[in-house]
Amino acid sequence: MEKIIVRGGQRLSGTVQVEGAKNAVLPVLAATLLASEGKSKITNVPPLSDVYTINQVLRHLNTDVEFHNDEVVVNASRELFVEAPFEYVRKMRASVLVMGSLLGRTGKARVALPGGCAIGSRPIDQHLKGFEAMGAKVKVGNGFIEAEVDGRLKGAKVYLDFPSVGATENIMMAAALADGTTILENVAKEPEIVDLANFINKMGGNVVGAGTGTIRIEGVERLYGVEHSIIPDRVEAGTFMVAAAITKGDVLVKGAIPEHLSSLVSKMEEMGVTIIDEDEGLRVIGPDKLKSVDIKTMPHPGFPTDMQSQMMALLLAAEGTSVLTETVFENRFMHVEEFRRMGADIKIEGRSVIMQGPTALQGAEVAATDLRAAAALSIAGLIADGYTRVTELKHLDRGYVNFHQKLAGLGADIERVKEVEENDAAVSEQSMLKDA
Ligand SMILES: CC(=O)N[C@H]1[C@@H](OP(=O)(O)OP(=O)(O)OC[C@H]2O[C@@H](n3ccc(=O)[nH]c3=O)[C@H](O)[C@@H]2O)O[C@H](CO)[C@@H](O)[C@@H]1O
Ligand SMILES: C=C(OP(=O)(O)O)C(=O)O
Repeated sequence: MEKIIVRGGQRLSGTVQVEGAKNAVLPVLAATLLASEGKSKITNVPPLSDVYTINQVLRHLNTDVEFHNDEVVVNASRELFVEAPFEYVRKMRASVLVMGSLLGRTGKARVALPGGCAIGSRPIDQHLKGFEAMGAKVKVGNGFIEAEVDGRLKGAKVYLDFPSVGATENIMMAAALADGTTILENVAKEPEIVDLANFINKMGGNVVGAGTGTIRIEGVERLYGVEHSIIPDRVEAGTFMVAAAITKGDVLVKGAIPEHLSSLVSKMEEMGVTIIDEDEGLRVIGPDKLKSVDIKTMPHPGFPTDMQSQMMALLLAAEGTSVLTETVFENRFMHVEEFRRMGADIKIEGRSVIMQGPTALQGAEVAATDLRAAAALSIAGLIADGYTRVTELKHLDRGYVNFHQKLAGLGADIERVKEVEENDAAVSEQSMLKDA
């Protein structure tokens, strides 16, 4: 088992480069299944465990997938198999995103039921509602969801009860090869939706309105492999912005796109953080004193739930009372218990947490409860007194590339060690204490 060990007290400075977005590359790779001719070349791909998992899913579906440097080349021109088994879906819920492409391309998809995860029950009823509206028969049984249509899916009007990111993407992929026009209403507006629509359009598809509340998809008969570069990861960018601010640092987050980060930028500015829009990205300068604010997570362009736990770390350092409300997932406060282990005074009231700051955080052993919590706890460790040890790093590796090296490059006192090396770290800590 590996853990991150971080010693608080260093001010971050310098430049950090943002990778391609996890939440854009996963649907785009799922959409490569739509191409029955030619190869898709996807660039700016981050080497995350989730990317390796989706590549495995694609290979299992009878495609050829090569991943070198930051490029994934997919050849999906052979006849596809249609089943995504539990071994993959269990590792990564986003495996369910192959369902729309498979259904559009072959008329059939069988995907293991994703089940819940640490942040909530996460049903996929809205995805299935879309497939059914397009004529698919959906059956759930024996741990699988099976969707099938006689011939081609038919374009339909679909209204989502909630602007679900995954449902918008899955239905958009299915509709790309459907017969006729699909009008999708109350859809998600995230930048990753726009990236997927751009990819489908390059492949020969006809998607209009991505990034707004209504998307219109004119189905085509065939799509072709093309080259596409993934947008920068706004959540990774936001994570480093928070790390810079909490340490009173001065960091240029290269690749951060201001329009993708407007809610975070506004809230951080309200807290007293200086954010400068530079040619290469966003420069973040932390103030001596952070001000408390209230935040509510919402679908884009609202404040992203994927930044909630990192923001919790920042609010703990702010003066006064802050209220942080989670409206997107019903159970995304598992990290609160871990922050409490670091001395945080946090009350949970329903879907909100109330924090009284500034908290003098203490280093402690804490477990990452999901990928963003892994980052948030490490960030809290940057200002905690003494050593913070963050375990369960399999979550971190789903969403961050070289996380500790990037922070170390900015001046953080941080390392990642295997359990066996922990003793050595403990010995050096002891000798440091003795020397002090
Ligand atoms: C791979 C990926 O892109 N993951 C992101 C995606 O997840 P994901 O696509 O799973 O998130 P959704 O937008 O679908 O889910 C949001 C909410 O809607 C609910 N829901 C969703 C679908 C459905 O059919 N029925 C239903 O009730 C979910 O349980 C959740 O409470 O968007 C989330 C919300 O921005 C982000 O936190 C995730 O990082
Ligand atoms: C919740 C997240 O991702 P996923 O939907 O892949 O679990 C996330 O990226 O924070």
